[in-house]
Amino acid sequence: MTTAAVHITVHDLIMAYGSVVVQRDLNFTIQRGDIFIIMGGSGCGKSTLLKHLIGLQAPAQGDVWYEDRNFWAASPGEREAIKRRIGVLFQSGALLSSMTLAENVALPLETYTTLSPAQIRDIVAIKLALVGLSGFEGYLPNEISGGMKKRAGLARAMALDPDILFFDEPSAGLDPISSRLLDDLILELRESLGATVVIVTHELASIFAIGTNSVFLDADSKTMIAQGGPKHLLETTEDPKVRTFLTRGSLPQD
Ligand SMILES: Nc1ncnc2c1ncn2[C@@H]1O[C@H](COP(=O)(O)OP(=O)(O)OP(=O)(O)O)[C@@H](O)[C@H]1O
Repeated sequence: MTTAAVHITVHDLIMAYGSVVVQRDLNFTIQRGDIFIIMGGSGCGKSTLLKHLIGLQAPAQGDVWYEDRNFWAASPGEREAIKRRIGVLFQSGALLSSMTLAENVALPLETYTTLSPAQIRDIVAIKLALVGLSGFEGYLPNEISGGMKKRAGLARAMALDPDILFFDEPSAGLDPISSRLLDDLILELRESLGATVVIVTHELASIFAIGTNSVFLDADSKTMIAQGGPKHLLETTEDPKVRTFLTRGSLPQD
């Protein structure tokens, strides 16, 4: 069902809350190394799709494959193993406010590994350095800026060396410069770690700057109405909704 380069396959997925269907007939693949954008208007089901991909919500119908493993049909043990390879950065950064940045990043390592405190300290230092926060180990979340919080959240999401990183609205609450810096960091990490990245966002600047592939969810028809590289979509789409979405605000420079 999958080839070597395919990381995630979504097959005939129907998502619902009780009897209310949010999206149906979702079919797409995410390649290893993609920066894959989930886009669409407000309330179309982007966050719900993210929850299906990271194992927080089960499909009403259909499948999510991680390479050749069917996530929702797998045993609890297999599912746990897949989840261990997933890093998630939620919108808020979700740092624990009473813990220092080092303690926040150490938490998944303490919870899921048997590493010694010294080993954990070393890994925490490496992860914070990767996101440009060396020297901030002892700071509390409320002592740093919004952009730094996102980066600290990213360091924590990377603590267990995931091979896929999910971001829910990473630019939310950031000024344009911090948002741009976060995009650069995502690109750098993709290069250096070889990770796959999946991002829910409607920030056009980010979509065009870093997206290599995408899916567009439509709230009215309750299904996907476009997929492909964002720049390619902008040049080729004949769907008025997709075009309106992609040309809203500033156009890409190239
Ligand atoms: N826990 C829930 N129970 C019932 N309905 C829900 C629940 N969460 C979301 N919904 C509904 O499902 C639909 C999709 O919501 P979702 O949050 O996935 O959309 P979204 O595209 O991420 O929206 P936004 O861009 O506004 O964040 C919406 O109509 C929402 O009201």
